[in-house]
Amino acid sequence: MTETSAATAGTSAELLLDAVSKSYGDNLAVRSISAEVPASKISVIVGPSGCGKSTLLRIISGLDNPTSGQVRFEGDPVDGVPEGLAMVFQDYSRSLYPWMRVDKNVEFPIKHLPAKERAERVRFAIEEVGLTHKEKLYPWQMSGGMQQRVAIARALASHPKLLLMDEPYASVDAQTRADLEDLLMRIQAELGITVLVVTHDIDESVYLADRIIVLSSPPSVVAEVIDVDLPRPRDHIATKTDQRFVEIRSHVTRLLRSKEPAATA
Ligand SMILES: Nc1ncnc2c1ncn2[C@@H]1O[C@H](COP(=O)(O)OP(=O)(O)OP(=O)(O)O)[C@@H](O)[C@H]1O
Repeated sequence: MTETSAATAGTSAELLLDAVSKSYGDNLAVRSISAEVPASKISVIVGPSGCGKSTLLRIISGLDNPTSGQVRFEGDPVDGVPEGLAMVFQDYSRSLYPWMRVDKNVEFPIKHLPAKERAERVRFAIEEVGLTHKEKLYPWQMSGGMQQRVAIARALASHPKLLLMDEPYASVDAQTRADLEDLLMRIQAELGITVLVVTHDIDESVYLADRIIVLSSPPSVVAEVIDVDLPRPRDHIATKTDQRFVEIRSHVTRLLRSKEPAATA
């Protein structure tokens, strides 16, 4: 494990959070968050409930503005939803259209493209998530895990450079969650996408991440940035019994349980 100090400007980070703060009235939700999300890696934001993880994702995706500070994506300030960004949410039942079959749901965000390219992207994305031959089902005919695969396929169809995922597996059972974690790592390795996942699950953060950004309790700051040096490909049994995994998980757990105020980044 390498502990990295919070972000400094002028690096090759895909995404840069520079002293991002957000207040809702008198409620200071996040306080001066600085961090780098490296290109073509999986980064995970982990933190206790209410520490501002979803708030940060909304700011990163351009759906909300910081009260102060700045987000830069590929060097440019984010002031609206950037080109090349896709999002997957926890609640697949609300992100998929129940009246559309799988292929139409996946195609929806790329409707502006020519028909041939659309068809090719839909086919590829559905194959990537292992749903070939399920194209003509409706979401309500599928399990929760399958629906979340559809949501991931829809994100992939837009050929994102940056994939943001907000608690993507919080609504599925443990086995499905494990399968979807492996699916994400395989896709990321194949396509080289930059992925940023928000979770409150410590095991998941260590298992998935090249980099973990640990947030403190509110008003949140970056408690620590941890570069995870576990080898890839990872495996639920071998990786999770690796002494390094256990060490990093314990370290993150201690950080999240600490009542000490974290140093301002
Ligand atoms: N639109 C909003 N208006 C007012 N306050 C908000 C809004 N969104 C978030 N907050 C407040 O900001 C703080 C952080 O909320 P946020 O949902 O970002 O945390 P979180 O870490 O994602 O929480 P959880 O893990 O429980 O989902 C909370 O105090 C919340 O009440």
